[in-house]
This record gives sequence, structure tokens and C-alpha cells, in this order.
Amino acid sequence: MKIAFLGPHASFTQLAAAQLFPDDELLPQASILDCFNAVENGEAVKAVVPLENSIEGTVSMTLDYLYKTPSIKIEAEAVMPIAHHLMIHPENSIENIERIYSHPQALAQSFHFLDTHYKEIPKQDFSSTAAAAKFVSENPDTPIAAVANQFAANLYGLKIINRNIQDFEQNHTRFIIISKQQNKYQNVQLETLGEKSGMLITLPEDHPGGLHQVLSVFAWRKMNLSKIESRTLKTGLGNYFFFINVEGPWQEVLHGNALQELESINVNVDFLGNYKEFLLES
Ligand SMILES: O=C(O)C(=O)C[C@]1(C(=O)O)C=C[C@@H](O)C=C1
Repeated sequence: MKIAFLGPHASFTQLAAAQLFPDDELLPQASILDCFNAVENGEAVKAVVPLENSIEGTVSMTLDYLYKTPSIKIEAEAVMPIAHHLMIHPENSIENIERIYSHPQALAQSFHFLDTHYKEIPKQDFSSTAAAAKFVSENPDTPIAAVANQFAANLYGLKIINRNIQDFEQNHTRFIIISKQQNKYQNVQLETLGEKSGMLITLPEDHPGGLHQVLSVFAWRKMNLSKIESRTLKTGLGNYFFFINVEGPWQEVLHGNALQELESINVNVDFLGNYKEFLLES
């Protein structure tokens, strides 16, 4: 089976995908959008993409494409510890470094470290941590560094200058498996952390108590929400959709009726699936 992931090789997303799909063919993609497109056009059956980080919060691109591509659902979540290292080409010296490249999430997760120790050096966004490491390895004559993981340093032959530069010790990223089927991904080798449902909700129009009405549908059924995040609809300031997680197994009648009740008050619901959350190794 073909599994797309945000590449290139040695990205954090690949480390997650390799643990979730050890026997499948992993297809590196240049961006999160390309991962969604690969699933949408059938080039890959599933994809692994980042959804949320414990320091930096939601990966907004993933949320946006979940909203924009209603045919794509979630099969599982997987949480992985994240450790960032600053690395250079072994022929270079850190004293000469003029620019630090990485994925915006990684630069943000290491912001205070980089600001304290390398304040004067400009930081530049790259499509992934691994792409930044690869670029550094391919340009030995350019005085640049990358923030990436240990596997990227090994694969691209880079020298680690500073280890574990993430600003908080507890740094975890939540990845999701997306696909067009509403299959339940199972894996008895991995530790299961829990079960939840994901949905995207759009309110009909702005009116007093609109969100309260939605929340009350969950509240009186004792459906526990573990996440609610608003994201701009891009149709004008103040227009949002909501990503909601409901904890626990899906109960057809009770929970199914909740969705019907939401639709009866003209709330648009895109149910993304009921799925398990797994724990991965770093
Ligand atoms: O750049 C990578 O290596 C990725 O896999 C992306 C990503 C992200 O978007 O959150 C994944 C995990 C880390 O949080 C940093 C970057």
C-alpha cells in the first residue's frame, strides 16, 4: 500500500509514518497540500501529516485542507516525542553561519534557544526539517545551518552543534493518518492512548448563543470535548469553522442523534471519523 508523507526522508513525519506503516511503501511529498492531493487523486491510499504540537499548537495547513477536502477523513492519531538539534555541514564552522533553516514549527518550538544563542543570525522557513537538513548537506560552500532531528543528521551527514534545543522538554507532535475510506486503523504493536471522534463544524450565521447551542448538544449527552479550535473560513474577518474532538468510543444512537440535532439547527457537520490515538517512539 502507498502511504504519502511530508518528506523528504528523515522528516519527523517520516519517523511517524515508518512506525505506523512499517511494511508499506512510503511516498515522500514536498508539502502537506501534496499529501492531501496524493490521497485525493489516488496516488496514495493514505497519508501521514502533522496536526498539532504541544509547544506551537495546531498545524493550520492541515486543518485548512481537512476543511477544504471533505472526501478526506481521519483513520488514527499518533503522538510522537520531538527533539530538535542544530546542525551544520561538517566542512563548515558554526562561527561562520549566516542563516538557519527549518520548518516554521521547528523554528517556533526552538525560538527561545535560537533567540538566546543565535539572535543575530536570520532564520528562514523551509518546507520541512529534513528538507532543510538536505539543503545544508547539498550546499557545503554556503554558511548555513538546519534545525532537524538525529536521523536527518545521520542520513545527510551533518554535524550536530547543539542538541535538544526545543524550548520545553515536553515536546510532542500529534500526527494523523488521512484517507478517503472511513477505515479504522488498528495496530496491536503500538500503545493505544485513547479513542476519540473528530468533526468540523460550521455555524449557519453569526447570532447570539450560536456556539452555546452547538455545545449544549454535546453537553446534555455528557459527550466530553477534548479539543475545540476555531479557524478562519477565509471569507472575511470574524468567520470561522470549528474543529472538535469528542472523547471515547462512538455510540451510534446517542452520538448519531447529536449530529442529527446539529443538522436540524442548520449547523454543518463534516464527521471525520472515530479513531484511536497511538503512542510512537521518538
Ligand atoms: O518538518 C518536519 O520534519 C515535519 O515532519 C513537520 C513537523 C510539523 O509540521 O509539525 C513535524 C513535527 C515537528 O513538530 C516539526 C515539524
